[in-house]
Amino acid sequence: MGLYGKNKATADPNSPFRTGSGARKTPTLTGRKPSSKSESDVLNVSSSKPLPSLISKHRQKNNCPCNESLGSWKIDCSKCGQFWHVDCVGLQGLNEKSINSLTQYLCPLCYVSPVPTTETTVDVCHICRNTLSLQHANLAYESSIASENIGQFCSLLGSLDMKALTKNMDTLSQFDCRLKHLLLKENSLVGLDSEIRTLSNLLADHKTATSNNESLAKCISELQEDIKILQLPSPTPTCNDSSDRFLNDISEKLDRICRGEADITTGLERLRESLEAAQSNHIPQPARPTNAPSHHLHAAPSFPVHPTRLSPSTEPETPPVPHNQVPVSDTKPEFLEHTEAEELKAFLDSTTFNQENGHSVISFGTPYQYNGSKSSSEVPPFPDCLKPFLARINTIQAELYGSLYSDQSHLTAPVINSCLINRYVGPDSYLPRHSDSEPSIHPESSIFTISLGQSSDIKFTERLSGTESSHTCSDRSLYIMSRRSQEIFDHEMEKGSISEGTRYSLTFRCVGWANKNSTCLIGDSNTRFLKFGSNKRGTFGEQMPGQKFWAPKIEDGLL
Ligand SMILES: O=C(O)CCC(=O)C(=O)O
Ligand SMILES: [Fe+2]
Repeated sequence: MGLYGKNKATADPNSPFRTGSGARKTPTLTGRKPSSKSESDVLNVSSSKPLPSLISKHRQKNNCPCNESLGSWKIDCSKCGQFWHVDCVGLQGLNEKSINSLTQYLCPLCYVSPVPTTETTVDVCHICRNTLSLQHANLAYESSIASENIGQFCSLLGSLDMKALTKNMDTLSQFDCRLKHLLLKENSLVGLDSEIRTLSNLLADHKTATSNNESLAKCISELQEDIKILQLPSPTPTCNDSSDRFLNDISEKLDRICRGEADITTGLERLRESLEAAQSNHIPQPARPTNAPSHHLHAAPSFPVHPTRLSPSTEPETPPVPHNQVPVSDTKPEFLEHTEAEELKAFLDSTTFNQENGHSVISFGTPYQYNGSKSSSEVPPFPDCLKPFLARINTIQAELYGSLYSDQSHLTAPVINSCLINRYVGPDSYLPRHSDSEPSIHPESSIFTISLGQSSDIKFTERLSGTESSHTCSDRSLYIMSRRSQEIFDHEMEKGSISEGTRYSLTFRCVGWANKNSTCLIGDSNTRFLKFGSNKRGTFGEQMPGQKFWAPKIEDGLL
């Protein structure tokens, strides 16, 4: 680990700070500290530069994917070696000391989130994902509000990523978030002020479009007043009571703006209607009063708007969030040979199971803790008769993982280490609706279930849309679910699905994962360089963009 002159580490293949592939390595810091505040882009969390491409095959590892030569430090990923500007990955708060004290840094491409997301197939850490998506939403939002005439504005509406926008609108609460970041640094209030000015102009420009703009504009002008005070040369905002008071005060005002968001959206919706009407040569409908409920908002698939923020509870159901997950990612109908199945059945028939809700269970290997589990944490090791299946499943797991990271052969697949067996007897048996979403299951591992005995249907329900589907679990078959799908679908075995006789399901998982590969920055949370939390005004906490997120404990020796 070291500090380098600009690009030296990247240019020198013999750099002592680069280790061979697969070796554990500490992040390298490269680049130069911005020489003056004005030159620095470090604090500009609302930067509207385009997002770095996360998936381009042609990325050069020495260059940040943004392809810009910003005057900020670069840090390389301990896993893939890609260099990133600290600005680009949401690490603006880090200084030279804190970066040098990290033992590991995992970049947005390699970070495995403890909470898988429905939003992206690329693993992007929460901090990075939020930074990037905020920038993305801001870009769309800012370009829309910056446009000079209504026609231009309308045409921009069509190209807006409304999902991102509504998700982050929130855009308005971002101001709050940004403000908190900005408050903690001098010289950065100007950016916020100009954004608020822009928003204010938008509201003024479109005064006729919404009736409630006045109150919004009032909130904003109050805010501007606050900002003016904060911009006074002295004292610099620091961690003291008065800046806290300011913060809370401003937060409240921003909350009020957020509550007025529906009015802005109604205005946007009316503009969209006018545009559509103009495009199809229809005469525009007379304007609806702004405070009328916008029921038809959800009827326009090209303009999805999150209803929970925009409409009363009588509105239609939440539109489903697009995702690429399926409940069952693969099946192997004859995974077990007949003789294997017979032997396994004999073993299970003679094993004592523990009764749980609607079925009974037994576990082997690493204990798997789940809601409703009545088993003790004492779990026997894998019996010999299960080991061949465990080995076969681990082969499949390694193949699946290998295909995901085909260009990174040094990476090792998560190892399946736990098996939970359910016994269902007769039509009264069932398995309550649930998903295997415990954070203890490795997020990049799959979940493998062997079915034995009486065939039955397992039912899946997509949580957001309520869409149901089922999969028939026939004797000797294997079905595979991705860990990520567990964030989207619930599954259950309904009463009556076992018509008669006994069914066993043997579910294999990789459990015990405790923040492995999931911490973006590792090694310094307890040192004096990195501090978390708003009260101490640490280098993390409110100063950092993105959200704070829950993470399991960091254990020594896991990395
Ligand atoms: O019996 C099955 O196929 C499903 C088992 C299951 O979902 C579980 O054990 O979590
Ligand atoms: Fe399950």
